[in-house]
Amino acid sequence: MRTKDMALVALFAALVAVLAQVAIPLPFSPVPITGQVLGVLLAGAILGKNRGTLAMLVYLLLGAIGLPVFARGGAGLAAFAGPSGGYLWGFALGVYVMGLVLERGRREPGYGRLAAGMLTCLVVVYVLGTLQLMYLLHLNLVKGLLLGVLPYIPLDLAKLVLAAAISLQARRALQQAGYLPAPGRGPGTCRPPS
Ligand SMILES: O=C(O)CCCC[C@@H]1SC[C@@H]2NC(=O)N[C@@H]21
Repeated sequence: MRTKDMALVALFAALVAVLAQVAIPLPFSPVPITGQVLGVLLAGAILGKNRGTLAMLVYLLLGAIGLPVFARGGAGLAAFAGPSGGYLWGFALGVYVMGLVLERGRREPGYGRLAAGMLTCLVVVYVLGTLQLMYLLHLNLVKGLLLGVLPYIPLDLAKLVLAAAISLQARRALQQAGYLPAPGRGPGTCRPPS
């Protein structure tokens, strides 16, 4: 892995850690609204499958060893087994699956494919997060969806729109700066968007 790749991976792991501190508690749920999703979507869209997933794994590792990088300064292995632990696992798997979606086309992803990849990522995050929440709080599916998914959808969709707009610009800038392969040089990036 090149130094530039490592710098990007570290940068996005740090970005998610910072955005995790932007947290709005919900009185009816142990899982807050957080800025993490914005960072997670940006990591997947800008870095792609391998580097994006690595950035998420580095982020999770930093939390696991005790750095307060999770929502509201959370840290430690216990966080993975807690009510929002499923979302944490979901960040890594979600970014990986988003990368698969983004790499499917032969062209540089445009808004449509970015949105599809990001929506897929969100679904993965919600599924893992809600399953763990249902298990820990003994919720049925309806209550799980009411507690684990519905309250987050509006702001997560706003984060998705913001992330799509930022990532298209950022990808171009990073390609020009040599941090990302130019269109046509990397997997799934054959031609610029039409
Ligand atoms: O403890 C953590 O650090 C994980 C918090 C997970 C918050 C989830 S991510 C999906 C959904 N959208 C939000 O804004 N909050 C929840």
